[in-house]
Amino acid sequence: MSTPSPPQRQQEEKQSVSLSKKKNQKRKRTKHDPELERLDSLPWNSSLPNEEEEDDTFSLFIGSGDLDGGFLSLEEIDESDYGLDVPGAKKKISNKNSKLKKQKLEEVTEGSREDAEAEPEPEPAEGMAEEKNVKAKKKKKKSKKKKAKAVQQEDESATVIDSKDDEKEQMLYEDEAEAYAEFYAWNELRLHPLLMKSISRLGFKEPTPIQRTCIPAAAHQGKDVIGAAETGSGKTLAFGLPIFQRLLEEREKAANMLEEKGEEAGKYAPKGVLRALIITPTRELTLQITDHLKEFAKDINVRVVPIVGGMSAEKQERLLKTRPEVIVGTPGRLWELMSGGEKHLVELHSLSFFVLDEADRMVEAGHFRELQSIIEMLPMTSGTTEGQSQDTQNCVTVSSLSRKKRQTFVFSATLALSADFRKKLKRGSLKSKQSTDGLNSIEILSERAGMKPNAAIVDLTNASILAKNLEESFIECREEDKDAYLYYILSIHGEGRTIVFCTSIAALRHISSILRILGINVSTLHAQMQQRARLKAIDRFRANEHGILVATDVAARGLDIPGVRTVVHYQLPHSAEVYVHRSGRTARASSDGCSIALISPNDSAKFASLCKSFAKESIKHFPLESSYMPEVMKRLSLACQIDKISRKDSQERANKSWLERSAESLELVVENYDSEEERVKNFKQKKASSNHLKKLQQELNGLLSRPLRPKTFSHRYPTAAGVTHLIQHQFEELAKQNGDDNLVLGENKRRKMVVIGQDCVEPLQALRSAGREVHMDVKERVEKRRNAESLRRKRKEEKKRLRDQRRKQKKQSQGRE
Ligand SMILES: Nc1ncnc2c1ncn2[C@@H]1O[C@H](COP(=O)(O)OP(=O)(O)OP(=O)(O)O)[C@@H](O)[C@H]1O
Repeated sequence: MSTPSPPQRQQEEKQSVSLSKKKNQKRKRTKHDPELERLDSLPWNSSLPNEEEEDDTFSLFIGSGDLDGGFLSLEEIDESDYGLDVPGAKKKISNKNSKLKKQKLEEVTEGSREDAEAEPEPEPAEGMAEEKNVKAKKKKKKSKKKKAKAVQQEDESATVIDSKDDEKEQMLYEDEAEAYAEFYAWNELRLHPLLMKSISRLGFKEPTPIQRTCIPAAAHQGKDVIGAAETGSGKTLAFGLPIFQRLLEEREKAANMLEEKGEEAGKYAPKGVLRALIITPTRELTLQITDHLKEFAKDINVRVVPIVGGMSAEKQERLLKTRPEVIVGTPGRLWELMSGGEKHLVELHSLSFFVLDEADRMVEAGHFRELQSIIEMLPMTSGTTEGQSQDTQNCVTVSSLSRKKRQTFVFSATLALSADFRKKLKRGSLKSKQSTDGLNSIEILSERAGMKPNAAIVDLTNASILAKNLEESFIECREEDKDAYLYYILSIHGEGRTIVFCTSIAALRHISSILRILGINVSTLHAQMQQRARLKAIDRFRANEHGILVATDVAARGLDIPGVRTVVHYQLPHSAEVYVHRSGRTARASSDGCSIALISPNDSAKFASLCKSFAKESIKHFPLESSYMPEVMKRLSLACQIDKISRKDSQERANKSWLERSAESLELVVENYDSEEERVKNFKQKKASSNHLKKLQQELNGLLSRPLRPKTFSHRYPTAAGVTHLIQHQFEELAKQNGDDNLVLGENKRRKMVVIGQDCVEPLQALRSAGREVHMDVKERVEKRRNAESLRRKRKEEKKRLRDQRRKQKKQSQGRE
């Protein structure tokens, strides 16, 4: 072996010193990496006010937006890595390009340096060795030159490409900057670039107030949140975005750490564990939230899966096998699976988010027990933290990060917390309570779910519990005339989607049958329907721009169907809360809409107190064109008769087939004991009834084939209401043409051709243009109702008295005879 020459030795020494330095640095990083320590020992809410000093009263608590543990600041994220150039990112991109160029160059130089520093080959015989050395030197020089040339060429071409790229980039940047400029309102929320990409894809120009308030607290301060805001205010994303933000940040943090430590990815970012469990009260809401979140998850590769009753076991199994990070479900089915030991659902050690949506509904009878059981299965969020962080001090895995603090989000459209809620949370005094009553149980649930005393309480319902863009109105009518007014609304103002709410399934069946007879195609939705049928009904409604859904209060909450223009309260709901939720199916997000309540004398006191509970002093009368009513009544009367006969027939058929089926199952023969005479009589009756039905149907068809006209119909003023869309379109075209002609003819002539109904097709337009404000005086209304009732009673008594008197007189006269 040859001993290295002094300069070689010096070089080797230098190398070994730098190597050991590197090793030491690496060791140091592994042992005392301040970043790891920071992540492990993060006080999640360090930026929060001192708990002792904290105001205990029920208060709006909005995060300051400070960055806190485990969360990446946007500076740490390079938007260009996500194919997304947000404004201001330009510099970074070109910096990155020059860095890449530099890196390439360095690689090549490094290569030639390596060549130069390569260990000498074993020395051959002297003469040959010299020759070889010269050859080798020449070769090295050549390769150096070649490489340098290549670098130069590459550099030159890179400069050409770069300048072209720069131009393109500049153009792209300008385009995108312009595109994203529309979304600048989101900047303050410092969301991950991929989430911004989804936001711009969905065209959400700005965060809604609840999103603006909740996201900083939940996503950047890691706080728990109790949030309440009007219906349709975007609560789903208020909790959805913080979930995605944290998952993305953790994923990136883990990847960065992996890069530094050079270890296997799976160890640090375990895949296929449940990270977020979102619980909602209804199947529809579950599916809707899943769809909404999936839209966002498209760009970020996070699996969101629904778990609801009514779903086939195979499908459910298949969905759970994908081991989704986010599960949205109803308490019943979730608990069924959890108590059955479903693997993905019971491995909750990595659960980072527990969300209760529509929490007020959740605590209603039927859900509370299952929810409580689910909550009991959740791992503790405090106490275990320290131990775990010690165990994992040298190995910060995503699961250990997430274990550190599970965030709890409780959202609702209506919320009433006791003034000392924070105090109760701090004392843990709610733990022992067994209450399942009303609103307080939201507090109990929140506490049991691990809600921390420093949770951000964001209550935006104080100002207005109902959506700002919602116009409310009512129609006063007799109970028996409700059908007629409903038909009037749907046929005269049947533009846009409408939901008609009833409180009972019987009423739902009645009106849907009548409306169908009247040629109005409606979908129905109620709790007794099978899940498949429910989903179909929603899909059908969603697919029709002018669809009509007749529903009970199962559809009152959460159902998010765009373009619902009108909500009709055919029957008033039992509580103000349900009224809020029902009305909230329209005027969602930034759109507007209107609600119409059909108020019978029996409803008036209830309606007045409803208005009182929303501090409404006045409400608009929905404008009615009474000249339509005779025609409406005529059609309705025919429809009711047809409905009655059809119902009777189908009832008889059902009874008969039941009898036959039962007999068949018992292997009996049903004998007909009716006499010939009776049978003939029955036959005749049936025939007469069927003929009558046909006649009624014909008459109705005749009426329906014509547009619904006011009694004072003039052919100069054709109505557009009740006509087919084709005719309506023709009317519109005609009106437009006429308008254009009239423009030429002059202002005065333009009003000659009027398409009645066209100007107020939408109830909202009609309401805005002709709605009459009515002062709501609860006392006055109650008094009025009392007077009306006593008058009715007196009349009844008077009638009875007169009847008795007549009877008496009759008897007396008979006795005399
Ligand atoms: N920032 C936004 N800009 C525009 N539209 C939005 C925004 N955020 C959410 N939306 C849309 O608003 C609609 C209502 O949102 P969401 O269902 O989350 O409301 P909600 O408050 O949960 O309503 P509810 O209490 O009735 O369940 C959805 O269609 C959603 O896509």
